[in-house]
Amino acid sequence: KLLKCQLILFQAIINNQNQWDAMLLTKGVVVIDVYQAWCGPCKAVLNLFRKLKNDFGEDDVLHFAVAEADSIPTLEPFRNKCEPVFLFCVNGKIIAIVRGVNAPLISKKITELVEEERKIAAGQKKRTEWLKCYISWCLLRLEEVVKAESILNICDMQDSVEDASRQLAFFFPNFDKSKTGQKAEKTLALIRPSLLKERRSIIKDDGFEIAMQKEIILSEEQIREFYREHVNQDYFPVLLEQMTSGPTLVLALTRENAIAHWRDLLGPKTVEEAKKENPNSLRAQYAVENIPISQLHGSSTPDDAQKELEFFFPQEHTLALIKPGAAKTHKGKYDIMQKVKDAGFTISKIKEEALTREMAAQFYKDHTGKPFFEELVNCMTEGPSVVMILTKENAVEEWRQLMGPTDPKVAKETSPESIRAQFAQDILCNAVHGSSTREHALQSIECVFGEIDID
Ligand SMILES: Nc1ncnc2c1ncn2[C@@H]1O[C@H](COP(=O)(O)OP(=O)(O)OP(=O)(O)O)[C@@H](O)[C@H]1O
Repeated sequence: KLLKCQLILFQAIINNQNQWDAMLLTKGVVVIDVYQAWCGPCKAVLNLFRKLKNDFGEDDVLHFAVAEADSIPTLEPFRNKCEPVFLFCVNGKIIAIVRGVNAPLISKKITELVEEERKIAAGQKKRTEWLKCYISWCLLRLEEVVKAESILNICDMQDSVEDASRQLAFFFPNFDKSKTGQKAEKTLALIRPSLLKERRSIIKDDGFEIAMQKEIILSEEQIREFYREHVNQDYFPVLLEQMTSGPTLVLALTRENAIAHWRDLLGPKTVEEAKKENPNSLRAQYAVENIPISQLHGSSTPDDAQKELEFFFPQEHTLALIKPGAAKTHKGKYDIMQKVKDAGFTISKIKEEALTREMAAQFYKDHTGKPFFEELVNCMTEGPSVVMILTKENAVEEWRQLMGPTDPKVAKETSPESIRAQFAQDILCNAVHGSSTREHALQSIECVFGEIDID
């Protein structure tokens, strides 16, 4: 409540797009703390802001606001982020961004902007911010952080869009690609049993990365399901016999334009056509003698790729929790969430909540009666936890791997990159929790989030 009062006195509260648009009409500099509902505005900068407001308050050039990213469409790029973001708006244009509670940088930026505004007001300087705006928005769209400051400094010296574009191309080589929509794409590739027996390494160094792979023996039922559009074709019995004759290697391949590129490499559909029309194609090169069916598959369209990838690598949800000890500091919390993101998980739901003793006991019901049970429940209820639903293929298992072994001493030895190796205090307060099975995950998700439709 106290914090809320301070905010009302001191920082304008922006909760929707209309309020955001109204804020843009403010003259002078507005420093906006962009926050997400689950974590609330940043308290760590309040004293700094108050001091700066005192220092620069007299000509009404400096203003502060807090804006909730979740409810303002313009701030969409900042949702699901795990660190505070401060935007700097001058005369209705966002011209700079600082990510993280970097007090010296925030202070420097505010001082510079206020001084610049004063010089402009006194006729000592011309306004050059249109170019900064252009670059800043490019940065926001790219969600880039690191070089924002250097670019914004450099752009003071630029005087044309060409200069700015050159700088952008230098710092962000992918910028143009992202504009033309050429981002990484995934396709599904199958290497069928007869070829797999002979040769496993046919994925050449052709710019593909293997995002996921598994070797499985498909059942007749799975093959009928996967190839349901082919079951009435005369070649289907041979295909079925082939596909059930041993393990198949299933790959999710990524690169730009992966679908078309993989299909180009494969060549014509049948072995006969491939040998005749494109003898260098993979299907021609890796044809297996006396087997009319080609040994390689690739998805045909983006829709097919999505369905096929989903078939072999279904998305799974797990419940992950940053325990109170690790959720105590912004840094601990954000560093762990950064690792979650870097590992490719989607955070489908997130909230900060203190578990009740009943919830903690339910989570750990298998440990009831163990000597550490009481202490465990105490540790889990000593403050707010960050509770997340994580979504990824094989999420339950992969989150457990990312957490690492229960005891951080073991984790440091065997999985030094794991979260517990890096963030756990001891075996009891070991930073994170994760469901142990899919079934457990569903129960825990329901216990914390109620009956929800995650997708
Ligand atoms: N010997 C122990 N001494 C103290 N605490 C323990 C001990 N063993 C387990 N714990 C605590 O109980 C929790 C649950 O234990 P479990 O064996 O299920 O570990 P886990 O599956 O690696 O962790 P979690 O279930 O929290 O994801 C551990 O995370 C840890 O906090």
